[in-house]
Amino acid sequence: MEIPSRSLATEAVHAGREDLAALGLHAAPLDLSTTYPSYDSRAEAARIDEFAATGARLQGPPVYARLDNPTVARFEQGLARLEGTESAVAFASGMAALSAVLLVRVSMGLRHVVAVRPLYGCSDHLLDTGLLGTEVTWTDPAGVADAIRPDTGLVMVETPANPTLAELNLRAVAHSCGEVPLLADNTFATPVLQRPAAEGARLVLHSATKYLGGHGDVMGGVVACDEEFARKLRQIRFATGGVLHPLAGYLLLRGLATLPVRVRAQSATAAELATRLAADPRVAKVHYPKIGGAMVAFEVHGDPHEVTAGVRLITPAVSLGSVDTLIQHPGSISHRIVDPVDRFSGGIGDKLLRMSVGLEDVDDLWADLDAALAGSATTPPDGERRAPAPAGR
Ligand code: MET
Repeated sequence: MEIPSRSLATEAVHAGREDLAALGLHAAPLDLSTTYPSYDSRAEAARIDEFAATGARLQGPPVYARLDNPTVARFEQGLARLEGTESAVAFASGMAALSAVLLVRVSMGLRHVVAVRPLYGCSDHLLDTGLLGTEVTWTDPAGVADAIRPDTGLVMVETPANPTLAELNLRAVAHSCGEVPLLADNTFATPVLQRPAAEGARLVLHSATKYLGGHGDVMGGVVACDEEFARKLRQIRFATGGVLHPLAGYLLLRGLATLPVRVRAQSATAAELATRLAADPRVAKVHYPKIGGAMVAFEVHGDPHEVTAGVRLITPAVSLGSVDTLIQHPGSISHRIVDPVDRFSGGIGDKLLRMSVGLEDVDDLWADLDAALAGSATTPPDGERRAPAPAGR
């Protein structure tokens, strides 16, 4: 179906749902079938041959749910529209999505990856251990071009980065990549604040568990990209089985509709909390991205573990992007699996806390943070106050 160019807010509500009215439906249908009837085995053989050869979505019903699912496909179409890409391929989690990208490149004999720290802890771990047969070179954004080798299959960045909110210039990094695909993890910014494909990233990764779902009740991952790469991802997804459950696809499609209003409202509260934290003598440093967003990181003078133990309205829990506010200590949870030396050199110190700001009232959130900070026995070394530092690399 030819779709005219529409604003992000309109796409969020309508993309992936264009055919519903013609079907006589309002809400998207949820197809939980694992298999599909066919009385024509010869036709099925031809369709399977074609999928195996090309990775193009099957015409007609799926053969089996590991090849394709119509509800998941609606979410994929919606996300692709929001990210401004031809296609998107969804997976059981963000890590399954990243794994599929790496496997595509390894299967082409391109096993070297260039990556910029910090990344989400498990992304770092997957690359650093080479569990999938990859080899990583860690560098800074300025070193990307020099780190690329003939067998480099991927450059990976995350901006704003988990958990320090460090930002980089995607357009400049994409330029340094030349012909090598750039993968940008856009989980924190979402397409509401940043569209990496427009800056030159060939692959846009999301942990859909976070802002795309938005309610802390669905796990998924997705890669938005051109159709050529999407075909390879579908082949890997079929071969390795990391599919997104259709109910998760349904919930993620529903989540997309409110993504722009949630992200903008949560970002406004996060910016205000960042300002209040920066003016607080118990707080040593605040990290808040220039691009905005609903994530705030801050370092305390006192014991960060007392802050997570002391919150009552805010939930002390890993993950992010939900309608309620969460706080966690990256050194203990989200980035625990990263080698301590690499963790510290990536700016993830023991005093750092990461907060995902929800839709609660800003004064109620501040009252809870204020009480938790009071319990963390904090004393500024010199009483010096600073504005929130733009998160830099
Ligand atoms: C298993 S820990 C991390 C979950 C999530 N990716 C986060 O950064 O919070």
